[in-house]
Amino acid sequence: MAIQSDTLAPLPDAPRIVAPQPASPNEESIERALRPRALQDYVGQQRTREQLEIFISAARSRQEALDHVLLFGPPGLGKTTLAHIVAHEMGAQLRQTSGPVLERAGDLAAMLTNLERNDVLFIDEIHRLSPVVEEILYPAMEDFQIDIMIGEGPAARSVKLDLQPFTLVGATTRAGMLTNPLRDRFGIVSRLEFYTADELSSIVTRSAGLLNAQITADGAAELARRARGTPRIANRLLRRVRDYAEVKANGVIDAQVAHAALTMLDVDPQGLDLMDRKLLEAIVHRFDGGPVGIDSLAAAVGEERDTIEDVIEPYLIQHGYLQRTPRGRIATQTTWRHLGLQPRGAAGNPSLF
Ligand SMILES: Nc1ncnc2c1ncn2[C@@H]1O[C@H](COP(=O)(O)OP(=O)(O)OP(=O)(O)O)[C@@H](O)[C@H]1O
Ligand SMILES: [Mg+2]
Repeated sequence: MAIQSDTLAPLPDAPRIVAPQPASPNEESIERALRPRALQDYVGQQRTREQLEIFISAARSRQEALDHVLLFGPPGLGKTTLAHIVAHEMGAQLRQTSGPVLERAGDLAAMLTNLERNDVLFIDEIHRLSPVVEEILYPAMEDFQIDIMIGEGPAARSVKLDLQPFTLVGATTRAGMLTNPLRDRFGIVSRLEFYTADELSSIVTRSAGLLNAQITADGAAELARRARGTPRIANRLLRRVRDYAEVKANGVIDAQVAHAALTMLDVDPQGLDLMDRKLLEAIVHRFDGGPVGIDSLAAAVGEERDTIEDVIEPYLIQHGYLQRTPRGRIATQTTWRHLGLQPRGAAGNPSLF
């Protein structure tokens, strides 16, 4: 497969190679192929894995449905993957839907009444359920029952229906947006964490095996370092670097090939891309390191304010490149150094470092 030369200069609206969201439906189907199916192949997230191992094996030996599971954490860390694994480990079927898709109470009622004993119902983006749909979920989760209205007007009456025992697995990137009554009904609540470079290395190595790509340990480590703690990004970088290795090298991804390919893709050794650097450079060069208000910054780099706040900033803040203060954004000393500059204080004084 050839590398397109236009990857050298990304189009303004080209999806970012380090975006944590899936880039396209095509990528989603590749992801499905790379998903581990068993809990023991799920790398990292040790606490979550240990908990699930115990609860799943207990539920299985009692032949009961597993308690409801809430998974939260940033995009691309493996929530959907884990939902599938739960069903697989329980030897149950997985039924999948999502908050925004369930528009009417009847949509959810239909899914619930079709569940078989101990099935897993996976609701993605569960923070986006409408209140009427959520109401149906409460008794369903608690007592495996739903109340549905039959008929209209004065003749309408409410009927209770029994459901098969089931496990609800809910996933959300925004745990804070869940209502308390909903959150309280989950017996198992797990927060997924960003992955370490070592964990990402083993994910990349495993994926390379599945994709029939040859990768050295150094090559995997190089990719892992730049993947922003996120398996989805690691797998995406792997696919692009594999193309490069096939065309420009002998097909083997070693550290050098990985480095050359990622440099071509403008992903630097810390995993920052052009957009990240543009933002950091604007703060340093145009606002003397800050503080600068988000709106001025948005105007300076020509991005929507929301894009900056939701997509670009979180990783930069988390990794100490940027501080968000009431007076505005400030570039940290890490940023100055990253851009090859002598760190300076926000006021423009030469620092002691
Ligand atoms: N622990 C893991 N071990 C191996 N591969 C993983 C792991 N977690 C995630 N992946 C891989 O990363 C990709 C993205 O994972 P997944 O779709 O489960 O993320 P998500 O948390 O559901 O993201 P979103 O919030 O966008 O729905 C999948 O292809 C999966 O193979
Ligand atoms: Mg998902």
